[in-house]
Amino acid sequence: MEKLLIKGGNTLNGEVTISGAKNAALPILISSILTTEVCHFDNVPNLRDITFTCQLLEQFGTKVINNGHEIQIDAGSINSTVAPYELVNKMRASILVLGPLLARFGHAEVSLPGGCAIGARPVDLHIEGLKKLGAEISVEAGYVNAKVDGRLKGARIYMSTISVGATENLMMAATLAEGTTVLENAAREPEIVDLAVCLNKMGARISGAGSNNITIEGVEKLTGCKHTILPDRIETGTFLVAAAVTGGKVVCKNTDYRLVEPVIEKLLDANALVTWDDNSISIDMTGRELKAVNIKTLPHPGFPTDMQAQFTILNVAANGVGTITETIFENRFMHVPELRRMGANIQLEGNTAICPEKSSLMGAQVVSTDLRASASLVIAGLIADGTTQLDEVFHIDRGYENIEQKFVGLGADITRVDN
Ligand SMILES: CC(=O)N[C@H]1[C@@H](OP(=O)(O)OP(=O)(O)OC[C@H]2O[C@@H](n3ccc(=O)[nH]c3=O)[C@H](O)[C@@H]2O)O[C@H](CO)[C@@H](O)[C@@H]1O
Ligand SMILES: C=C(OP(=O)(O)O)C(=O)O
Repeated sequence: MEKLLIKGGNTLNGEVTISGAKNAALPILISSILTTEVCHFDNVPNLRDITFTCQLLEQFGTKVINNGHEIQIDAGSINSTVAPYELVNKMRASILVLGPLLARFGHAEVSLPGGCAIGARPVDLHIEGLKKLGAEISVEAGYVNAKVDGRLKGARIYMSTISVGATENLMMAATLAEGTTVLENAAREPEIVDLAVCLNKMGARISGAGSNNITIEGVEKLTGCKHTILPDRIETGTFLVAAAVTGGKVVCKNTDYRLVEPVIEKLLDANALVTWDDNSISIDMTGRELKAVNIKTLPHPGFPTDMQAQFTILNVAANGVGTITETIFENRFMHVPELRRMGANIQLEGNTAICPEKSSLMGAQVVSTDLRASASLVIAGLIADGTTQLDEVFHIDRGYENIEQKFVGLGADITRVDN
């Protein structure tokens, strides 16, 4: 089992290049199912979740050429529309194949993804939305079985909860439906906009992505495309927070401040000096006192839940009282018990984590429970006295490319060991 050994005490300084966004790359790679023509994607992050996605696509009979950051997908030869438990189980986003398979082939059998450390994460909105588009769906033996005679039919779909995944699944399915679909109360995340831009390059007719109402005029077929994945706003935010808590000075390159405005706002509240230009963001914490902040997670353009764990450690390291309220997932404080084992004073009251004062941390053996919890534990290790051992590091590799190498490039002392 691989582990990270993090020796605390180094201030982060220098430049780090941000990779493409995991949460854009996953649906965009999957969108290639919608066409028989070849799709070329670049700025794809090199992550475990991307490897899983390629394996899932290959399982359908798709030809995938993976050159690291450039991936070419030819879904012209798909011969199966079954997504088995063994693959779906490894990555929840696999449910996103349901809409595209159904739209192109008229049938799909996709294992239910199940819950994960951060919450139950049902897929009812995906299923109900596809039913509105005319699909017959049953759930049996842990599988979603979906079929439609002929093409899906455009419909008005109101989603009672704002869901990134349901918006993406339904948007992809509706591209090949007969007639017009309107997604109401849609999620507005930048990754949804990137997916819509990519689908439109393939010949889809989508407008309104980035707003609460997305309109999709169905077309008979889609074509191949070339698309560059947008920068990862969560990786960007993670490095900005790490720089802030170590009192460092870091430039994040190949990113876009417009993607991280809610995060920058909170870093400014924390007394960081943050500046930006068109494709980089700089943070300078030299000689400045870190101040605790109050945060409530919300769907975009609110503060992202995927940055909540990183700001928890910021509050642990900051002066003053800070509160963080998680409203998206019911169990997203798995990092708190581990941070407490390092000496963090964090009180949990319902869905709010309160840091009443600045805590001094000591290195400890801690375990990753999910992707962003792991990121917060790495940041904690950077400021702890002594060495922190982070176990079950595969969680972090799901969503951060070369995490330790990027931190080492900024002056951190992190090594990966395998025993
Ligand atoms: C691969 C990817 O892009 N993952 C992101 C995506 O996950 P994901 O797409 O799974 O998250 P959703 O936006 O769907 O989830 C938001 C809330 O809606 C609930 N829900 C969702 C679907 C459904 O059918 N029924 C239902 O009740 C979920 O349990 C959750 O409480 O958005 C989350 C919220 O920004 C992020 O944390 C994840 O990083
Ligand atoms: C929760 C996350 O991802 P996923 O939806 O893939 O589990 C995340 O990226 O923080």
